[in-house]
Amino acid sequence: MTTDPSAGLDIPSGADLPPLALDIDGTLTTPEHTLDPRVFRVLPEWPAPVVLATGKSFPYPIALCHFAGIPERVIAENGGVVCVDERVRIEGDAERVAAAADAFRERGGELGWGDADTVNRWRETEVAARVTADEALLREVAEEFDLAFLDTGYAYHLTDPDVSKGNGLREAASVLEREPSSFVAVGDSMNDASTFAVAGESYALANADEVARDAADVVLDTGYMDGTLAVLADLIERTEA
Ligand SMILES: O=C(O)COP(=O)(O)O
Ligand SMILES: [Mg+2]
Repeated sequence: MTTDPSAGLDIPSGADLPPLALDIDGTLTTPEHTLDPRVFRVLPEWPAPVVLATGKSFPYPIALCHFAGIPERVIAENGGVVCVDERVRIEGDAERVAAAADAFRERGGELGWGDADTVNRWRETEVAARVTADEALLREVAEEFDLAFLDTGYAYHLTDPDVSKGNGLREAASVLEREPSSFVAVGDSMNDASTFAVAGESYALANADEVARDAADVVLDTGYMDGTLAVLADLIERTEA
């Protein structure tokens, strides 16, 4: 597999390839948490819809689509926001999440992102805390307000339990007029388990946590974007066979 960011996937013309549901952090990134530059070559080349499914807030995956030159097809905030081809759906009890975040702060908790807090500033449905934040207090508040507590390895999230990336994928698939089971999903964390349950084929990267590993059809022995590219290369090879 190439590490050259300008190298393409070599997709045969007319190849019948599946739509993709791709996580961002740990999946399209390097171990240093930066975007792998091969993303900019590979995502626009893929001949079927690519849905980016992330725990990050809405502007992040939209910006990635914009700068990669692909249609805006995103699941943000772990499913709280779904935006596909001009259709936006906001899900979840944002007021309950905000009340939980207030309670966390009143009890001395700090989300840990500094004054500008660009991690939560544009969030519409959930709240995220830095992994250095008081985990026990976050869990306590999550339980009290009947919220899910997610630890992605990149952040902690307090999320409405009715919201998930998997439910977001169902919505995205319906807008795209595809079966959710026609998607191939790649991810690395517990917030991808619901996507894996909805997609027809699912891959956990070598850097994935236990929950993602248990939920995936296949656990890869390569990590990060190398692993994601290995999945794409295998899908291409299978259409050729
Ligand atoms: O926001 C996070 O905690 C992780 O983001 P991801 O879902 O793109 O991996
Ligand atoms: Mg991830």
